Amino acid sequence: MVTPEAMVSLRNLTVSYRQHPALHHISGSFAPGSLTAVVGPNGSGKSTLLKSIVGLLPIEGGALAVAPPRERIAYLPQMAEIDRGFPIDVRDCVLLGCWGAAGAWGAVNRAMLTRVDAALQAVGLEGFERRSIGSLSSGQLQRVMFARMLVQDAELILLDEPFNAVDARTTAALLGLVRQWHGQRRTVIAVLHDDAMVRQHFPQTVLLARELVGWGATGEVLTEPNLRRARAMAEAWDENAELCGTDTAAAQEAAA
Ligand SMILES: Nc1ncnc2c1ncn2[C@@H]1O[C@H](COP(=O)(O)OP(=O)(O)OP(=O)(O)O)[C@@H](O)[C@H]1O
Repeated sequence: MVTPEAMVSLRNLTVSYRQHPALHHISGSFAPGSLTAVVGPNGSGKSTLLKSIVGLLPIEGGALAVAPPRERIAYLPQMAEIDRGFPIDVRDCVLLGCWGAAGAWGAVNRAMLTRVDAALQAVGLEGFERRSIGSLSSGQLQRVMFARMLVQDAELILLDEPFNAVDARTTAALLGLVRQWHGQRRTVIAVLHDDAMVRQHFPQTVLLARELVGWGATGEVLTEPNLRRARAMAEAWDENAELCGTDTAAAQEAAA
């Protein structure tokens, strides 16, 4: 399956933590230039999906194909996972977005610094260059992370709950950047909890409850019956469920 024209393709994807599946038999694809929300109840595998795409988790079964190389993928983890104690200032943090262009030992050039300044201006953080990231509010830190993605110039952008703990004004500003990326034909996948925002701004939706409940046009996926079904599936899920027979057989076959 893994269709050549897809930015990301999943075929029967299963991902587990210590043999307990967090994503179970998911199939579908993200088209280049698509703007997709990933929604579902708590614990339904949304973050696991993004981490799998970015290569942070091994896959248990099925196939996952990601078209761009790692340096063309921008990944924004949940804010709680960002180490705010790391001793780095705003400018250097944004400059890290250039690592794909500079390489591990590459020198920082003037063009990169100009891009960093332009990105900080775009997110409304001029004057914050020398502030340590630990001294920022949640909304300011999220603006820094978006500035970093602006300089990264990624083809595929993965955002995990990007508007959590962010006020309405900052959310509107950052949503503007998401729309800009979409206009530039970048592929954006965002984990979100706000159904109204998804309906208004995200044309495509993936609805998860560890298994796939729906994937397609937002108006067709975010229906009341689908949302009820996702809630019921999440409530009925056994946290300690083992892999199903098909997965176990496939894993044994792969190991043989
Ligand atoms: N590192 C881990 N070790 C063990 N289990 C994990 C780990 N990370 C996630 N899980 C489990 O995998 C399941 C899916 O988690 P995931 O974080 O992907 O859900 P989510 O839909 O993003 O949830 P939320 O909306 O609460 O952020 C949950 O049952 C969770 O407890």
